[in-house]
Amino acid sequence: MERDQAVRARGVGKWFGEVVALDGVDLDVGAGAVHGLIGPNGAGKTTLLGLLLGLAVPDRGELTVLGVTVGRALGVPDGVAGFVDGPGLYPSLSPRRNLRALAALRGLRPGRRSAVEATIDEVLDEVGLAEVADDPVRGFSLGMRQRLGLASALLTRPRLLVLDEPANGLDPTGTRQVHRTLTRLAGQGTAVVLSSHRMDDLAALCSSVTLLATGRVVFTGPVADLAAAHGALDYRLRTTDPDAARTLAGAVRGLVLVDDPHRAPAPDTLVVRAADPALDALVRRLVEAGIAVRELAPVVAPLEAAYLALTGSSDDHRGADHVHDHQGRPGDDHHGHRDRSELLTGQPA
Ligand SMILES: Nc1ncnc2c1ncn2[C@@H]1O[C@H](COP(=O)(O)OP(=O)(O)OP(=O)(O)O)[C@@H](O)[C@H]1O
Repeated sequence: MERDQAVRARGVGKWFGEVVALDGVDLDVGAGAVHGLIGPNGAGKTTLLGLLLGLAVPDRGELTVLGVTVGRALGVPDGVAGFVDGPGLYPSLSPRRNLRALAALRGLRPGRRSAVEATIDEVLDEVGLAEVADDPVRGFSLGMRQRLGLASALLTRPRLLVLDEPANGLDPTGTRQVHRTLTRLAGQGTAVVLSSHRMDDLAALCSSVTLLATGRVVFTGPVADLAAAHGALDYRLRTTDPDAARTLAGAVRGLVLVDDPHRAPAPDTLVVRAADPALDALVRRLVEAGIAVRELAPVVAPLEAAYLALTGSSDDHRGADHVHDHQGRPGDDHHGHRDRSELLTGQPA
């Protein structure tokens, strides 16, 4: 394992009775990376995060966290902090007293009281809760609890931060604040592994992602590679002359006009299905014909389109290798998944 690698998983399996939650998962996260876990409900994201936090141990495979191989004993590895299934908080206590209790549990208190108090002030300020530091947590919104959960995780200045859906319940201001915090930490060398169902969040925050489906890795790599994994997308095209645009579009090789009234919300808008080269050709022709382009935008964002295609949840499954909707079992071969993973990452996932 390289010195600056925070997580290395090879062939990790985890099952609960008959249910296979993780099946042969490989994962690499470097220091300073923000790595997103995505996948449909039940894909195994929380289970994997739980293994990183030492809440459970793998039934199969190898897992190394911050250079230490995870054995059979439970327990948060040194330098790791975070939460799954929402942060654990004492509702009757204020954020400040929650953090004091946590600091005491983590052995931060003796002889260093003022330093601990300063750190508590710092992390509360970091997540934007300084003004409500002494109010009871009971009255807090979901987003405020999430932010307090992040503050708790920051208390020990972790080298690996593990967060299960940290953006859950956050308003746009809270989301930006959390993004800023995580980006700053990553800049200082902290590795962050988080799960999210929000593609916009992932695109804005993560350097790399792993897409899980029924416990298996369907894609792993840079976010841009996932977004590019889906060649032809549907684009909304709004011009000053839709009839002429339609005629020109019909003559471009590699471009398909999609006549779906549900996808063309206005009379001046066409929907075309194409990859970049055909789109470039269309725009050139429009400009040469004196037609102005008012909008050219994907109907579904590229990252979301790739996700839908790879998990087999796209409406039309265009370009997708369908991911079988069944629980994997150790020993199943799942050739469909493997082939797709090899295609996308250049190596078996
Ligand atoms: N403690 C448990 N006991 C039994 N089954 C479990 C347990 N924890 C997880 N599972 C099962 O393991 C699978 C993976 O669950 P997991 O919570 O990791 O998925 P997830 O990707 O986090 O889903 P979501 O997006 O809904 O949070 C599911 O089939 C789930 O029902």
